[in-house]
Amino acid sequence: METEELVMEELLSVEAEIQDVQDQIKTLFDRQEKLEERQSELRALLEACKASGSPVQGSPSTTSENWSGPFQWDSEADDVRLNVFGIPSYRANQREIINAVMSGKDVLVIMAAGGGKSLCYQLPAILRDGVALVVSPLLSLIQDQVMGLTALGIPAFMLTSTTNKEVEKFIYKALEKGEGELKVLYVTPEKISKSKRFMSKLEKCNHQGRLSLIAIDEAHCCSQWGHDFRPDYKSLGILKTQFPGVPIVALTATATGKVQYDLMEMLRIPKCVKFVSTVNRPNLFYKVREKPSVGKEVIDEIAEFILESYSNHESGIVYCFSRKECNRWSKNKLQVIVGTVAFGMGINKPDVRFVIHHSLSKSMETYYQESGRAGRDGLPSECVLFFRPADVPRQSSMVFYENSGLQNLYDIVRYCQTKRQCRRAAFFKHFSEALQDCNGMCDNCAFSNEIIELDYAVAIVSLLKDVLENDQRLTMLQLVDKMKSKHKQLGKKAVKIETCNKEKSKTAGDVKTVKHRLSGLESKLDELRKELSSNHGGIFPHSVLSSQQMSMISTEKPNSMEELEKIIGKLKAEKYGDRILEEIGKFVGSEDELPEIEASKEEEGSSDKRASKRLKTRKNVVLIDSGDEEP
Ligand SMILES: Nc1ncnc2c1ncn2[C@@H]1O[C@H](COP(=O)(O)OP(=O)(O)OP(=O)(O)O)[C@@H](O)[C@H]1O
Ligand SMILES: [Mg+2]
Repeated sequence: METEELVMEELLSVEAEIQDVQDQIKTLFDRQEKLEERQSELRALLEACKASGSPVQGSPSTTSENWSGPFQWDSEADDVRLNVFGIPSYRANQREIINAVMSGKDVLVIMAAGGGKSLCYQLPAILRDGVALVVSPLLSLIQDQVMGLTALGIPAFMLTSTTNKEVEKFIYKALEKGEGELKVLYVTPEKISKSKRFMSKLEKCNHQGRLSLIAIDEAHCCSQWGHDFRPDYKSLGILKTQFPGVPIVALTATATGKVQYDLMEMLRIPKCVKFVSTVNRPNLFYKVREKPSVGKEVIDEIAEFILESYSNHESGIVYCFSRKECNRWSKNKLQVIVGTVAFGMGINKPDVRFVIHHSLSKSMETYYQESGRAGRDGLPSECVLFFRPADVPRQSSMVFYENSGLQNLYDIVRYCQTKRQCRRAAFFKHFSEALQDCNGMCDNCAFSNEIIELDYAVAIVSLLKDVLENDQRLTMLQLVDKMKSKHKQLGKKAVKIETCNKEKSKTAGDVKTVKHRLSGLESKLDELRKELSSNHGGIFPHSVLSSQQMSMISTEKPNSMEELEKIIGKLKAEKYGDRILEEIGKFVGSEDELPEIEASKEEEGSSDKRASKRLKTRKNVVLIDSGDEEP
């Protein structure tokens, strides 16, 4: 009997040791996998460096040529920028990229979402003689772009499965004979890979020297390493072979070294000039909120957050599981769109004021992209992630078989769990970029957290003891939940585990100003742009006036056409100027023009009551229809 006990004891100890060894092996495997991935990334980067002859994180100042000018087209470019596009000044890198394209170079543009990549090929398309070909992956993106350009009076067309015969005929004639006005032609990659007829027309157009440039938008779709790989993008290499003299500009919001290398190879542009902009989105406020364990409470909290913080119909996205009513949202008829993670690349709406994640993303990269749909117009916007540890196992089972899936997941879990580290710093680290100041634009930088140590090991051991004594069996999720309630009990017993948020002295004020509340005049202009957009063939309201333009108008209150032109350019001033000036005239000196401070004070005081009232009365808020059953 004694022997049996001894054997049993040793067996248990051996088994424990085996488990321990297995854990170590797994850790080492994970580490090996991570290192191998980094190794291939570095190799690819090195190759890309050698091939392009330009620095990896090259900014124009570090490339050998100075692309900021002066160039002979400077004044014409400035004129088109302001008077056609209504854009008062360039954003970072835009001028340089435009100059490189205008100089006939192949160019690779890596610029964050909303950075203004479209202008980098649309402006040269107007300045250069002939037709610019733009390849874009999604019909919805193409339609938005064509509609936007048409609203600016630029002859833009698309050749896709939805194009009717008449328009197709017009396009083919324009390509073949140079008849009719055609400046920008959008196609899906399938047209290049599958339509011989189209390619032969393009050939003729080029033969007569009328193919001005080729833009490949969302160029990361070329690479299998990218997140939206599209097989038809792989055949786009034919464009450089067939039209070697035509500059290619490839644009994407994210591209790791590997993806960059891949797409330069696929597109056959090894000597391209590369412009890499920062991943920083200074106008986005990043925040992580503790997620209640009851599903309904999460939804209530999200609804409350939206109604309290965004009472002026500002648009937002809630990422979770449903996918409805996308079109009404784009036209400002719905305030909130609820989407699955598949909803993303097609979003072209610039004035998304908040992106809420009902659940954890699977990696930092995915979160960066999804949250990056907010604030593409450069105005302050919020990204809120609802996190609870119990969501982790569910995600980990989804990513388990992906390359470095777990590692990526743990990175974002760390992002969620830290109460000290700047959220923005986590992005810089992830994308291997030098740190930049957050300016109090994340919860951890805006608030100081008093963190008091809790001995988790003691808490877990005591919890497991309870479980054993009561002969209970627990799943991982139940264990996490129990741990959470234990956490609370220990708090009550005055073990110091509370964290308390205090606004950090200076930056605290910023948190309130982060929300871009529409001023009185902006609200009026917002109404006006909706009216004008539907009068002008149902174009997007932001094609009439962008949020930035509304904001500038409401600050500067121009009272003549000349002054207005300085903000929105000649073309828009001609089209909508009278109505805009009329609206400003009505507003100035009216009762509505009370100081904004008074108005906002009043609003703060009564926001709770109003929010709950609105919850019952508002119809255009889509309440979150989550298919996510809470465990
Ligand atoms: N220099 C500028 N000043 C002000 N607004 C600008 C400027 N350049 C572009 N914009 C505006 O910024 C918004 C986003 O531009 P755009 O759609 O080109 O972004 P993007 O870089 O292509 O982003 P994504 O990766 O999401 O497609 C648009 O509303 C555009 O009009
Ligand atoms: Mg774009």
